[in-house]
Parts: sequence; C-alpha cells; structure tokens
Amino acid sequence: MSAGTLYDKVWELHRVADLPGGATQLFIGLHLIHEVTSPQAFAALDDLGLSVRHPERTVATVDHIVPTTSQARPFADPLAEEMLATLEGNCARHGITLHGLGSGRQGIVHVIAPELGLTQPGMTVACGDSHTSTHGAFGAIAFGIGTSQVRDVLASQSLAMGKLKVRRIWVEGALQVGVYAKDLVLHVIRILGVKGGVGYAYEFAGPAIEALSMEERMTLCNMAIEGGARCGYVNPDAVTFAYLKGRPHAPAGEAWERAVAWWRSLASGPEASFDDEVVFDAATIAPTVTWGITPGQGIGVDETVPTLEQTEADERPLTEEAYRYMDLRPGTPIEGVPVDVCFIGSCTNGRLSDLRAAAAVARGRHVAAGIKAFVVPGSEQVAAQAEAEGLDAVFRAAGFEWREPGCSMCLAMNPDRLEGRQISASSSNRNFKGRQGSASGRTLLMSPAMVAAAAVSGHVADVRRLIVVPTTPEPAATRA
Ligand SMILES: CC(C)[C@H](C(=O)O)[C@@H](O)C(=O)O
Ligand code: SF4
Repeated sequence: MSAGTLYDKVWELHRVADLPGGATQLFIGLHLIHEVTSPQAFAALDDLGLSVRHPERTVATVDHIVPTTSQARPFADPLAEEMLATLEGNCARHGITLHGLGSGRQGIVHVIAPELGLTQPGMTVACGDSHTSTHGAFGAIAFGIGTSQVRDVLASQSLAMGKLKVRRIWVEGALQVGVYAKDLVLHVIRILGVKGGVGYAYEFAGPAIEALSMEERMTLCNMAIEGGARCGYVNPDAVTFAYLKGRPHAPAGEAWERAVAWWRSLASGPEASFDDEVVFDAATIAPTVTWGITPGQGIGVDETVPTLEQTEADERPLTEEAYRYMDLRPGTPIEGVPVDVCFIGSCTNGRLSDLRAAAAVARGRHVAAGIKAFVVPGSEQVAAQAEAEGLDAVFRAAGFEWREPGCSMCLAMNPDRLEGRQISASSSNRNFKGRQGSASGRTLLMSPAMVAAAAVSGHVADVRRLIVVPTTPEPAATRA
C-alpha cells in the first residue's frame, strides 16, 4: 500500500467518512461542469427536490458543442443551442458561475480552470469528463466522473470513492529537441498499455518531469486516463507556484505565502512508498505517432507499423483490427503516411505553448496542397494571447485556418468533422474508431509540432528535421 505520497495526503485531508461497503466519502473541493454531462444531473436534482450544496465550488463552461467558425447565437444546430440554453438556465437557477462565450474566460473546461487559477495543489477536482486528470498537473487529485456522480457532487459536494493504488512513473534524463510531453505520454501508454493504469493513480516524477512547464505537465496528466489511470499528478514545485501566482482565483498577499508553504508540504517526500514503480529515460523517446485505434498503438516517427510477431499475443486481435480499420500494413514506415486533415487544439494540446511550438514549424512554410489544416485555441484567453503574439497571422500566412475556442474536431460534437475515410493528424488524445465525426474516419495522434510538420509536408513527417537548432551559442548581448 502506498504511504506518504501526495495522493495519500490529499485523500486523507478530504476523507469525510468511511462508508459501509468499504468506499470513502470524499469531499470535492472544485466541481467543474460542462454542457454534455450536466443536464441529466440537474434534472435528477430537480426530481429529488435538492439544491446545489456549494454553488461557489461549482464552475461551468461550454466547450464540446460550440461551433468554431461563427459562435453567433442562436447556433445553427438547434440541439447545440438547446444544450447551451439548458446549461445557462441551470447555472442561473442555482447561482453557478458560467464562463460563457465572449466572456473572455470561456474555453475547454480543462484549459480554463488552470488558467483562472481555480485548480490548485492539494485539491480534489471532479468533473463529468474523463480528461479531468489534467488538473493533477498541479498536485491535485483530479478525476473524471459519470453523470450520476455529477448529481451526487452537486447535491452533497462529495462522492463515494474507492482509493486507488499509486504507481510512480519516474522519468530520467531530458527530452530531445522536437520531443514534447505529448510524445512522452504516448510512449508511456505504448509501453504500459491502455489498461496498464487501471486501479492506479500515476505519480509522474523525476528530472524529466521537473523540467516540464505547467502546460506540458497538463498534457502529460491529461492522457493518464488514456493509459487507464483515472488520476495522474505531478508534485507541486516552484514551476507550479510561478504559474499560479497572480491568477484570478489564486491566493494573494499573506494568504499566498501560507498557501505555498502548505502546498510544498503535500508533495510526496523521500519517505513515500508506492505500490509500483516504472522508470523511463526521456532521452530515448522519439516523436511518437499512433498508427492504430487506441492511444496505446503508438510508435516512434522513425519506426514502422508493427508486425504481428512484434505484438504481444493478447494484443494481436486488436492489432489486426487496427490494420484493417486504418488500412495500414505491418512494416509500413509511419513517416510518409499521407494525411487529409490537420487539427491543432484540444484539452491535451490547445494551450499557448502548443500553438507556439506548432507556429514555429509553420512559420515561413505552407500547408501542402489538398490538405485542410486548422488551429483551435483551447480557450478565449489562449486565443487572445496567441493573437497578441501574432501566432494567428503566422498560421494564416501558412494556410491554416484560425478558429474560435472549443473542443472542435477532438470529438466532433460540433460542425468540425472528418468526412468518409479521411485521415487526420491530430493533437488530441483519442484515436478510437469514428472519434472525429465520420464513422470510418481515421486519426493519427501526435504533438502539435508534429501536426504542423504533417500539414506542411502532406504526410507524417519527423518534426526534428524541420526545427532549426542553433549549432553555435548565441552571441552575448551587447551591454548598453
Ligand atoms: C463528453 C465527455 C463526457 C467526454 C469525456 O468524458 O471525456 C469527452 O470529453 C471526450 O473527450 O470523450
Ligand atoms: S477537447 Fe476533447 S478530450 Fe478534451 S474535453 Fe473536449 S472532447 Fe474531451
């Protein structure tokens, strides 16, 4: 059993009661809601005649269904319009803050809560959305819940939960230039499997993790769930505190100092023990691309689609299914596979640093003929910052479309969809069959820089060849 980990400490601090049957009633510090998984929960609350227990701990946004071209109301799609109107009504009725379109704070739920400083170390964060693990980047216990649990949290600000085991994923070394947190997490899932983390929280630690920015840590924790781990987290440190300082909901003044001291005390100490530990070396990881129909079917961009012999026996039926669905043969180099659509965005990789990395590749180049490429900022704030830096102009000049914030083609619950057998290079997190809006559409997951490389090349390409790395040291700045 793990002990002395951040997970254990935060769990204890939020334990309300031990329930008959073995589960724990866990207090939820922050409950995030969106338009897809909240309507039935609010309806159930109404049926039971209950109100929202802590509206001030509940924060809403709209993300999945919003169009990314025109966001004028009413939306062209009446169902999308109805979903947003329902969310607006529920939030107004229960006194819940909704960061709506045009508020300057709207965006994908897992992008806005961190940028507003709502997500903080030591919290429990729940949301009716599997990628809630993202918030673990701050040293929080954050996990996705189902709609009936959304109802429970609305009504009681608590949940019946079983405690997870903790696996430490220790990452040595440093990532190569052109290799990002996305590649790291795709690599981890490739090795440990999409079900490898079931029953576990993943603690990501080690020199390579400490070197990651907060946005990179969010990318990493975002996909913990794709490896089966309901929570992923990174211990809070100076990088975490620097990110949070000055954000609208972050503590200020004297409270800030107190908070930092407390946050530091929550990190897993040297005495912490884990249920399991796995070690990786960041330096050996290449830009990673999925070739199949689960996020675990990833390979280095310099590798070939695995043969059955290279596949574990119990994985072979899935591998064969993936060959058929993707129309890729074993032994095919993944570099060079042509793509039709290039999508940069999502809660995995729709933040400012992601757009910067992609823009660095797109700058001075042009999207290849016949390719549709588009960039969807993760939030209104990301859009505003990117525009202030001129990234929108870089993308437009390179032939990308620059869109309004939302989940977009990550899940295609909006007009952004693949058509027919189209194949996408996508910076999102799921490559399941039909995920991007066409029942036969195909998805190759990769980092935003790799998506940009695919867009300008017309096929999967190794971004390391497109990044200019200075070989001589920068000349020293002249002192005035
Ligand atoms: C719509 C929502 C419930 C879903 C999730 O839980 O993750 C979505 O965000 C996704 O990415 O598939
Ligand atoms: S961006 Fe994609 S993964 Fe993230 S919440 Fe939206 S649909 Fe889910």
